[in-house]
Amino acid sequence: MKREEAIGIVKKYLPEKRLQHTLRVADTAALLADKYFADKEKAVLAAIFHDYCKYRPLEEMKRCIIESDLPKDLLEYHPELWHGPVAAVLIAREHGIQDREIRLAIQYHTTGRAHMSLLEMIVFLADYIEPGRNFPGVEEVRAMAEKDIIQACHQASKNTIQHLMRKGEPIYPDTFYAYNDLTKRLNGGSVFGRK
Ligand SMILES: Nc1ncnc2c1ncn2[C@@H]1O[C@H](COP(=O)(O)OP(=O)(O)O)[C@@H](O)[C@H]1O
Repeated sequence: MKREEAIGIVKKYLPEKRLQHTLRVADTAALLADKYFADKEKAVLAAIFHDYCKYRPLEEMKRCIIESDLPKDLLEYHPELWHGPVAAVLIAREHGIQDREIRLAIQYHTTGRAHMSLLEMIVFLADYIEPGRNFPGVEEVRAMAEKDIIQACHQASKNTIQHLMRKGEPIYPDTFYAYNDLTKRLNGGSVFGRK
């Protein structure tokens, strides 16, 4: 599927502000794909669909989680976390997008997870640093994204965990697994710090 066709689809589901965010995520994902030699077409397509289900009725998302292979523990956490996993299922069902890499990048764009692929890291990071974002710490992650995608994703997952802890909110464990895995990758595979 080409960029314009994908935008035409998501347009119907997203308010103008969210569409503009989506287009900035797609542009950021394209830049990161170039920088890190990833498949740019896949990165852009995953970015365009990353918030495809952001405004689906909660009941529909809940049913999708129950009836699909998605992890059921999502239902014990904030519904804000449902739209990525649900989109990974519904883009296949509703638009025939079966590509596993694209679907995983969409599924984990909010939380991250252990052993993220390059494409998954690109969409996770693009959503975090697109130029419209201006929360504390984003500049530091943007600078890291220029040099080292692992370090940038590590910092983003760390920031998200700290942010949620400060607010006293529950944290879906995949973000901890992302943080731990990226810490190991930065330390050359060791759990005990840099060798
Ligand atoms: N592991 C987690 N547990 C709970 N909430 C999380 C987790 N990771 C991210 N969030 C929160 O989920 C919300 C949605 O994030 P995100 O999907 O990145 O936004 P967007 O839909 O704009 O792309 C944010 O408020 C973020 O802090």
